Amino acid sequence: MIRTSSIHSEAGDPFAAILRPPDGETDYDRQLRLKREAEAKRISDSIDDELRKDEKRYKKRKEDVKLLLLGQAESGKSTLQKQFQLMYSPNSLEEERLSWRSVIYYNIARPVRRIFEVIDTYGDGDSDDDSTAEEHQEHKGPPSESSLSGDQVSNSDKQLASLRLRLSPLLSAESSLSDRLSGGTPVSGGTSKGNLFVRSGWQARALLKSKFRDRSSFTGQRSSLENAMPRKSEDSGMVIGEKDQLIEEVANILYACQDDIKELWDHTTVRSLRETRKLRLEEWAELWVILPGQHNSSVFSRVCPNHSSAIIFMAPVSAFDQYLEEDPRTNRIDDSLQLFTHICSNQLLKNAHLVLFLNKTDVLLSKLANGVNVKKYITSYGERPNDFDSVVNYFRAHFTQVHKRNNENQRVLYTHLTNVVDKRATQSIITNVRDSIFRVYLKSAALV
Ligand SMILES: Nc1nc2c(ncn2[C@@H]2O[C@H](COP(=O)(O)OP(=O)(O)OP(=O)(O)O)[C@@H](O)[C@H]2O)c(=O)[nH]1
Repeated sequence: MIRTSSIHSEAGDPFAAILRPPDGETDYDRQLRLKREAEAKRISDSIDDELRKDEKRYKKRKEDVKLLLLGQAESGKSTLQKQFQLMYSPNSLEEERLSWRSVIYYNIARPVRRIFEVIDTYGDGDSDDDSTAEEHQEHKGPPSESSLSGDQVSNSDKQLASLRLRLSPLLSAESSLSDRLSGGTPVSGGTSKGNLFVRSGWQARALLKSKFRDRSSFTGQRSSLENAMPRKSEDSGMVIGEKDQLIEEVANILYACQDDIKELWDHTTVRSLRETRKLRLEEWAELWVILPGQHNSSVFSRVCPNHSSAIIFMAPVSAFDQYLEEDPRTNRIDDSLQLFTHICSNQLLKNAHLVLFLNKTDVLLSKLANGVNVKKYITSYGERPNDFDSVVNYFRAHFTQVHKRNNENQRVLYTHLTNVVDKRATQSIITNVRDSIFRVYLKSAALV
């Protein structure tokens, strides 16, 4: 930028005239001018410094490798992502841990609501109403109130009414938690169990909300605790570790309600419903976290990777005896192969480094050890031996074939047999994958 010291002395320099001290400059004016010039130089130097840093950042960004984890549902993407986090960014897992409190609390509050819903259904005395299929699937008659005397029934009703009242804060909390986890999207039950389906990014959202201090607690009011805190504008960040008001309130409610929850669980009516298997709480407590569109080719048409991208495609080889929930005629291995075909042939991804994880090999091993026969599900497997090596080689050959048929760029396919639950083995594979990616880029850089 501007170099004041040398310019003064250079004859013919257009800046020299501008920067020359004015005629008759007093000592005081000279001091001011020198101060201004020093300040201008300081600013100029700091701009130069920023530009140099920007250049470095830009270069580094160009060297970064973007990694895409792709594969059908339940193939192990999230598990592998956790292994990456454990290896390269363990702090991010610690931050994420906080967000799991919402999930755990939701999984406690949700079944309480469901118990009351089922009680209401049977309380109507109409077993053929239009309540959920699951509740009626195994219904063999009304619960035991029918066998109780009138007094007992009214006592039981009173107890339940009182419990409902005492547990009402927890029921409100459940709605707030559900709101938070679904990002305000109404809960759309994928099944009659009423599971909450959460879009990807819920953890970030949960963290963000807690960071920006959730003003809308489930009571709908600012708590005294919150009122006592100085308000911050929405764009001011919050330090992690600052208390999440909603979560703290739910924790208090759960603590206060613990005996009522136990009482509800042990109540004659609820026990009877449990015994007749109408209340399968272990299923209701499940909260599912999904990546939207994971089974949709748009998931990869949205990404526009540059030359420095790598794809890890996860194919669960243990899934040979499973079928898609949304299409029970499609074998999951077959589905995985179709997805892999799309990825190999996708023009946007054609320059990405390609790595295939034949995952869940431990599950495959145990299925084979338990005598599950591959040819029963994959007829083309024929009379090949039903052992691990033969099965894995058979599946690997199919994936390799798909890759060969869709490989106009002559890229290499790196294949690994994985069990991504196994931390040590997976981390060694990750290192291996990282090295192979860098080898390829170094090679292509040398060629360029
Ligand atoms: N035994 C075993 N379990 C695995 C392996 N990989 C994943 N799992 C389990 O399989 C289930 C699904 O794994 P996720 O990592 O959630 O799969 P995902 O691909 O992210 O699933 P979606 O979110 O549905 O797309 C989890 O219960 C994992 O613990 C593996 O190699 N071996």
